[in-house]
Amino acid sequence: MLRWLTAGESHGPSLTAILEGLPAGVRVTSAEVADALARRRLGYGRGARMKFERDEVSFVGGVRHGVTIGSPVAIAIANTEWPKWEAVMGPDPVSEDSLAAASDIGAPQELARNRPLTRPRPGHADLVGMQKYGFDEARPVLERASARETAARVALGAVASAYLDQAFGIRLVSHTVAIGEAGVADETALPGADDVAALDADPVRTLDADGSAAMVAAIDAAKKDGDTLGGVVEVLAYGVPPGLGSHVHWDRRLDARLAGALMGIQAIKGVEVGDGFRTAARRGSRAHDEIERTAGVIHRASNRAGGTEGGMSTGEPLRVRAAMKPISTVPRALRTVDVATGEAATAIHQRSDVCAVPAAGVVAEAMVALVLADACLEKFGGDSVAESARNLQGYLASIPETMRSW
Ligand SMILES: Cc1cc2nc3c(=O)[nH]c(=O)nc-3n(C[C@H](O)[C@H](O)[C@H](O)COP(=O)(O)O)c2cc1C
Ligand SMILES: C=C(O[C@@H]1CC(C(=O)O)=C[C@@H](OP(=O)(O)O)[C@H]1O)C(=O)O
Repeated sequence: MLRWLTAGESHGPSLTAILEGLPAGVRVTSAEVADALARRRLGYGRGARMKFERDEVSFVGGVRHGVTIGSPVAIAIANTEWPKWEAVMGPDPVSEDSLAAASDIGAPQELARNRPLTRPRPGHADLVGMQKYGFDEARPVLERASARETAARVALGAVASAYLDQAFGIRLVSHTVAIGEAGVADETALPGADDVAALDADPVRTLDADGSAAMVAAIDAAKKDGDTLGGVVEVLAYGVPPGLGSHVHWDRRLDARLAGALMGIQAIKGVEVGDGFRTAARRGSRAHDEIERTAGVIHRASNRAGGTEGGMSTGEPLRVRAAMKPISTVPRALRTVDVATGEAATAIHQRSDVCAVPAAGVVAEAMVALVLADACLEKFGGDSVAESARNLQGYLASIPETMRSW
């Protein structure tokens, strides 16, 4: 069983991420994790903070000389903006005076740092978080609700991906399918696992040049109008063996676990496995994947199901989508109430992303990697990469020839 946890606030000293249960022998370096974090920062439409915030990553447990040793893998990602925020977000009690002194910063949005945030932003955790946790301002809520936390997940996902590749030959890729109403053409070929660099080189992380131009234009138009956009990302996993997850119980289903993990990303409001909602509009004769055996190998004539049947991986490429709502902090500020006075107000607006869909794709890829690594460990076990790999080979060899899809 693989467990993972993250801790840390958006403007705290650092994010901390822990991955427990990972076998020994996974080759991974902090430079590789830093590369994964750099991918998350790519993508057209992100805001000012991405320009000056750097992700300073280090392993603080579980890795020796570039190889995991079986103990919990712990990663720290320092927030380089921390010195500016120390008075506002420090763990020790502070006097009103030192808080007031911290206001001398300069940039307008920074001045709001030590003012009580009493105008909750629609679409954020602000209001309900204040109600639930007993705060009279939103700062303690928004700091953890912020998607800054996704940097920690991407770091963990990079480690999980290294395990998947080295033990089982599973490789992942993610791309942007739509931003607002602009999207990739239906006939666009799916990206392969080797297309990561090409995707990352595109402003919205897609292989469809026309789609990319349309999506960039949509972001430009929204920005010009003081508005924000959401969209849809897709994650593909290649080389997944059949039999991860199980049909026997709801919480063991691989599709359910993937959906939960994707829905657990900030601002994700819908998940599709395979053709998902599009399948609902089809007749059964056009909705399923017929099974054939050619040249001695079983395969499916199509992959509308997206690589799972009965809650188990089928051995076909895994394909899942996640729909992200538009960024909640809309520059053309939305209506709210100042909870200090009870009066109508407009929401606090600091700097913000116009669109973070391309980044969400990288986060979604990390979550899929973590779920697959957990499901692989459940099926194959192993305290080392070599043992996991042997167990996979033993399982595949046990499947009769007439049932083999490889
Ligand atoms: C990668 C990423 C970046 C985000 N950046 C912002 C942002 O700059 N401003 C903002 O208001 N919301 C941003 N969000 C979304 C908010 O975190 C999200 O809307 C908020 O958590 C409330 O959504 P929820 O109801 O799904 O939790 C981002 C989300 C992701 C995944
Ligand atoms: C810092 C990151 O994303 C942040 C996510 C975020 C939000 O509200 O979710 C709001 C913005 O932060 P700030 O309010 O400080 O400008 C983004 O920059 C990051 O992805 O590393």
